[in-house]
Amino acid sequence: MERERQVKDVIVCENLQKSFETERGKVDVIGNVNLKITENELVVLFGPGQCGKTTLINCMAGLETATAGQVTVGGKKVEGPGPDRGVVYQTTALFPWLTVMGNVEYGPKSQGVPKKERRERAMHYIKLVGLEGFENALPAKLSGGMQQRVGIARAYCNEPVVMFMDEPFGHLDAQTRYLMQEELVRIWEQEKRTVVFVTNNIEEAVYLADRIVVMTNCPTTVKQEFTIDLPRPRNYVDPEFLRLREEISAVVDKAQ
Ligand SMILES: Nc1ncnc2c1ncn2[C@@H]1O[C@H](COP(=O)(O)OP(=O)(O)OP(=O)(O)O)[C@@H](O)[C@H]1O
Repeated sequence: MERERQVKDVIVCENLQKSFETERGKVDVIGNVNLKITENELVVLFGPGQCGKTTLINCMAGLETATAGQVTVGGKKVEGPGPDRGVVYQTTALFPWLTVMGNVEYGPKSQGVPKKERRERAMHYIKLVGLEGFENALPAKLSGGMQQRVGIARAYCNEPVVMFMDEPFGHLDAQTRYLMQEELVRIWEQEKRTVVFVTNNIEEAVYLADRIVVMTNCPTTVKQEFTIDLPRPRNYVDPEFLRLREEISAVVDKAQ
């Protein structure tokens, strides 16, 4: 039976295309993407460097406008950024003059959520990401991993329908990166959200994903999809983990 599931498609890309006009002419970055992402799914977009992954999530987030086709989130056509879509970047653009609390509560504060309610909500997410006790710290006092935790709490605090994560652990040292992968899975399992995560790191992709979407080179399109059924927490040296890693890497190498 086709798609007999209780799940619903939260993000739907239909014949999505994106080109940029540059001084050297038109650059086609997204070829023709058709993709459905279901509620509470953790999808990893994986593909060659510069293939267009960031451009794709920017189109889904409403930070770029599609040249053709469309994206819907929660059934509504994406026509610009909105609080239903949170983004966590590689370098978390925290406000340096605001404390951890100030950064996390920023979204609800700008939407006029009363102080008591937004403080409680922010505190909940600060605890969720493991930063209890650091509410009054300024970002400069925090390590890179802790700053990314603030970025995740800030995105959660807007209570978005979907969260886009664009290589959020790309700048971290290897040990902190492993720790943050574990932490992201713990956070997401505790409070499920629909997550679209971009990475160039195959190990990170297999560790995190419910489904890996392998993209082709630019202009990018979907090359192949892999459902990752391994139980969590995953083990980087489990034979099945290593087999999937090999299999998917081989597809990316031929992802033209
Ligand atoms: N505003 C823009 N104007 C012109 N070209 C752009 C623009 N934004 C992105 N591009 C081009 O689109 C291509 C894909 O870029 P994008 O950052 O989306 O890829 P990526 O897969 O996320 O890259 P990386 O692997 O480095 O993270 C690049 O060649 C880039 O130069």
